[in-house]
Amino acid sequence: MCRIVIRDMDQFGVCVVDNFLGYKRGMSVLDEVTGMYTKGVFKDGQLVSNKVKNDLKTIRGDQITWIDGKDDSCKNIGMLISQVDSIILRANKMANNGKIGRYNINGRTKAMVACYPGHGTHYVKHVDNPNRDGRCITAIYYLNRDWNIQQNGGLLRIFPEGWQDKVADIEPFFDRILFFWSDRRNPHEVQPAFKTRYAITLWYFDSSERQEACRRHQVEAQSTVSNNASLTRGATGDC
Ligand SMILES: Cc1cc(NC(=O)CCC(=O)O)nc(C)c1Br
Ligand SMILES: [Fe+3]
Repeated sequence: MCRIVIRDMDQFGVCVVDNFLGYKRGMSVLDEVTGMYTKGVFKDGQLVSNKVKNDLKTIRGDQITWIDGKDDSCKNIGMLISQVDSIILRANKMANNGKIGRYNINGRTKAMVACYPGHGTHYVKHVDNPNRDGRCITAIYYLNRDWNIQQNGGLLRIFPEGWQDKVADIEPFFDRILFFWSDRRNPHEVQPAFKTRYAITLWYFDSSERQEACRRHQVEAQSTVSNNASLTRGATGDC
């Protein structure tokens, strides 16, 4: 499995793996997430950037919550996280001299559980890590059973740099996991979704880029009030 991830990330910068956990374990994660949603744990998605038109609502319709997967109420999300960790860390060791791409991965954010309520909510085209905040790989696990793109929308479209005008269209199918480089190589958008759409995202840190970002962050924090609108809470991890 992690050979596939290394090969696809080296070749395309994007990798899709289906049947990642298998039906039973996939369903245990979905049940945990839908349980959280009905309990109203999710809050309105935060802004990704602050250059918005006067109507802030149009920027993103997803609702999110951050989970570390350690407590008992989300032990299945915790199981998913440890599965992804082991793939990434094995790939990190196995790739050429212990690096996947040019990265040495030594940490990650918490898991961000996102839900698009499905009233035509979308996510504007963006880059996850445009300014070297340390995040190098985005991993997204999808939980949507019987998803039909024509009726339900919610396609993730990636515009990989260097693919000319070709795009990567990813359907958010149940038990599918997607990896892609988090930086400017992979601008992406979520097209309007017309059915509740769940995804769990993890961002993995490259040790040196992260260290550099934290150093810069401390300098900034000393000189000005640090404007963390551009860095989503939880994605920053702890510097
Ligand atoms: C909070 C946050 C969410 C996302 N999500 C997606 O790009 C959607 C992926 C999908 O659900 O297919 N991206 C960023 C840069 C931030 Br920050
Ligand atoms: Fe994104």
